[in-house]
Amino acid sequence: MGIQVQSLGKQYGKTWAVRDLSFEVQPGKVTGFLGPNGAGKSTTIRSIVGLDRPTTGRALIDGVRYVRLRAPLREVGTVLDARSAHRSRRAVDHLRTVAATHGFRAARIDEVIGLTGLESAARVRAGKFSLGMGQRLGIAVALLGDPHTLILDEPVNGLDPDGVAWIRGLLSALAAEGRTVFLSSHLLSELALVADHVVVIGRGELIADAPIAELTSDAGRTLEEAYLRLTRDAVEYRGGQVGEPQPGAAGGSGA
Ligand SMILES: Nc1ncnc2c1ncn2[C@@H]1O[C@H](COP(=O)(O)OP(=O)(O)OP(=O)(O)O)[C@@H](O)[C@H]1O
Repeated sequence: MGIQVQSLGKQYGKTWAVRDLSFEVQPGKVTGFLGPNGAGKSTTIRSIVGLDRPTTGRALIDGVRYVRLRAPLREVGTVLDARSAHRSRRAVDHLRTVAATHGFRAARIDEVIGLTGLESAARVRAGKFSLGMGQRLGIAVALLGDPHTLILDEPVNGLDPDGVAWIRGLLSALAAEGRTVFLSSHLLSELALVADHVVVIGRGELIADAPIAELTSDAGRTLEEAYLRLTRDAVEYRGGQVGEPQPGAAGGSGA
């Protein structure tokens, strides 16, 4: 079923961070979520995982609101902040704590350490981790509950080339198992290597929802070139300031 974002709107004061946004994230694929700074990506992701209450519309995961999920970590793995582990805690102890508090089997800890290549860093305190190692630990936590859906905010950020190759293999394998994999990124060349499909938003509205191959097929354009053209066209078309309230503006379509 995947993720369904349906006419989602979120207003902060007079500003619509996201406005009438609709799209679906399909299971079995890696979907990238793109947009300029302030486009509304974090607001959308927070709404999907129940951290923000939408002003209008709704976001569903496999047909259910996140807050209604009975065992959220078994259904949805999220990495919203790669530095969320307690700095003085060793990686393996962080994983043990999460596993114990959520009733995950202890053997799963070694499995996720293996999946994320953290074997040699498992006994290192999280405060000594590089950003890339923090990403791996965040993903290890997200995978503990063996969830059907993964939502990752900027997971490629901080990864070295080996790390990018690793995450590409991991996310493709998870998608090939039929899981839904949704990740935001500003790193377009890395995202082009990792994702099959992209959703692009600007000013809180949908700009594109298409396979990467479709966006880049035109005269061998790179994802970066396609993205710049899409976001520039959207700005020229709509005019106005980012985040400016435009209650009558056309909503996202074409999901
Ligand atoms: N808690 C909040 N209170 C007020 N305004 C907010 C809040 N959160 C986000 N906004 C505003 O909503 C808009 C969208 O922000 P959001 O963080 O969702 O964008 P983003 O696409 O994730 O940006 P970035 O790429 O910079 O992380 C911005 O104009 C932002 O200033």
